Amino acid sequence: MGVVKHVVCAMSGGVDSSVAALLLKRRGYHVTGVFMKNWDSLDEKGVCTTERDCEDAYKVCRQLDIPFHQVSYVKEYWHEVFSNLLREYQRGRTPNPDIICNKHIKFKHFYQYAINTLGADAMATGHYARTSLEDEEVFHQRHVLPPQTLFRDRFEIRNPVRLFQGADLLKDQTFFLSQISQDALRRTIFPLASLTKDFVKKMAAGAGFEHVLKKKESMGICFIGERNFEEFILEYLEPRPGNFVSIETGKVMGEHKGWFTFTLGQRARIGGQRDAWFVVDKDITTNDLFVAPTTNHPALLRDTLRTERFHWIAEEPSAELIRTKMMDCQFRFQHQMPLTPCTVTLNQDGSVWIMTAKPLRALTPGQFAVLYKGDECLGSGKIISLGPSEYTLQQGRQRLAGKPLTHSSTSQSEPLTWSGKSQSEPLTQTNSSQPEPLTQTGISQPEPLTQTCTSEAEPHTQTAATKIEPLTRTGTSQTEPVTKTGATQTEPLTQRSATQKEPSP
Ligand SMILES: Nc1ncnc2c1ncn2[C@@H]1O[C@H](COP(=O)(O)OP(=O)(O)OP(=O)(O)O)[C@@H](O)[C@H]1O
Repeated sequence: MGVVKHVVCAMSGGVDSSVAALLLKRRGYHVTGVFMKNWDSLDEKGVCTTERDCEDAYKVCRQLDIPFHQVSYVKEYWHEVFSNLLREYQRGRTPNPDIICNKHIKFKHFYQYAINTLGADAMATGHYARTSLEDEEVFHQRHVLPPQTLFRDRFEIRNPVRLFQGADLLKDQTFFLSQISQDALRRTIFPLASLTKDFVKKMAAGAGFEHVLKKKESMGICFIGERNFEEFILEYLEPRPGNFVSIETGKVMGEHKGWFTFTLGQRARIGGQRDAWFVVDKDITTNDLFVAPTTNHPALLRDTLRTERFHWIAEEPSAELIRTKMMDCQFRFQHQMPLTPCTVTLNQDGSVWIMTAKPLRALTPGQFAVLYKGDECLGSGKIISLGPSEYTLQQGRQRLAGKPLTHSSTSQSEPLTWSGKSQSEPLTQTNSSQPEPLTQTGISQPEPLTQTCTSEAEPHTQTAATKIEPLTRTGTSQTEPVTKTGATQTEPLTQRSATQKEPSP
């Protein structure tokens, strides 16, 4: 008989990861359950949900008779996820912290902790997703250094591991996994890949995990949880009050407390206005929020966007894109939104243009454009600029036809797009580089990454950076993932009270 393989299962105290651990145990692996603590504060009702979740995860491990550890990534979460979120808001974007958290915390720090510190053969999570590897193949992976060039060597011998949607399409979480590294994916098992949520709940009931079944589905931002988001974020960002301005008439419709928490397409409650208005654009230099009177206003409809350097999960970039310069696939920018057919063009710097088959409502900078081919998730790129809206195009056509223009295009309130240029300018002028289809020469000449990553690589101003850095975080010993001594299966969890004392952000 071969050596029993060791799998570290990330356990949140929820039903999915509890059943994932159960399945791994049944498959005969040596399983260790690990709870991650990434945020330490009380929720709005003064309850420390992290403590309760950790307690629940510990209880499941006891029921399964497997070792349990707790690890703290509070500091890493603050620096690599939350600071990024605040910076994105300050740029007028709407970030997706859950995707960033998977990339940096679960599938980087946690992954390294599982493999290097605990010496596991693989890690596992309760995500509804699937890879192209069978469990056994996961254990046979050798560590190969990631490529240093912009695009991976196409003659690389090892087969890339692919990420596929889980069997339960309603629960599929590949959207949130679209930024994770090939190395982490190679060593990851998703035990729930072929199961539906209903079935998972039945298994949990059968295993006696009543305490996790009673819990509500986790909502809100990964690890930060449910709370009044506007109030919460304004504890960290200085409010920037300004006006609501009608995109059609340029008229000031009312005032707002700050544009950070407004996202495109969101309904704006404007004091004194009985009808609903919807946010269609922001001008972060004047603090104006542009609003339109209907939910599907043409100012919200767009069919073109550009991303930052695209993260390809298996092939970098996809072989079809290299061969044909363009690729047809499917696109979504929100979890669970229906997939829309699109055409992708690759730029020399690794970013992509995406053109959707039909205009979509509220494409939003800061969100991730996630691409699919059939049930394979190809990867994602952060949206950094948008093409013109239908409304802008209508205005342009009127201009060309010599028809009188509506108020907004003649008034001085011409809105600025996210890229800081006039909205009525054609797409090719709002971005520094035009869509450049990738040429063969472009592929074989690896470019240094420093030239390619545009906005994310740009550090934010010192003032902003210092503002969001809380003093309380320094001096804590949280850099090192700590395996709580008291958190092993045999000992009580009392040691966790040490981390509880850590100051909240
Ligand atoms: N605090 C945590 N500690 C350890 N692992 C975690 C933690 N939070 C999430 N995970 C891992 O990430 C997976 C996905 O988490 P997420 O909260 O997005 O989904 P979920 O469907 O609510 O999962 P669960 O039912 O296990 O809580 C979990 O199944 C678990 O493996």
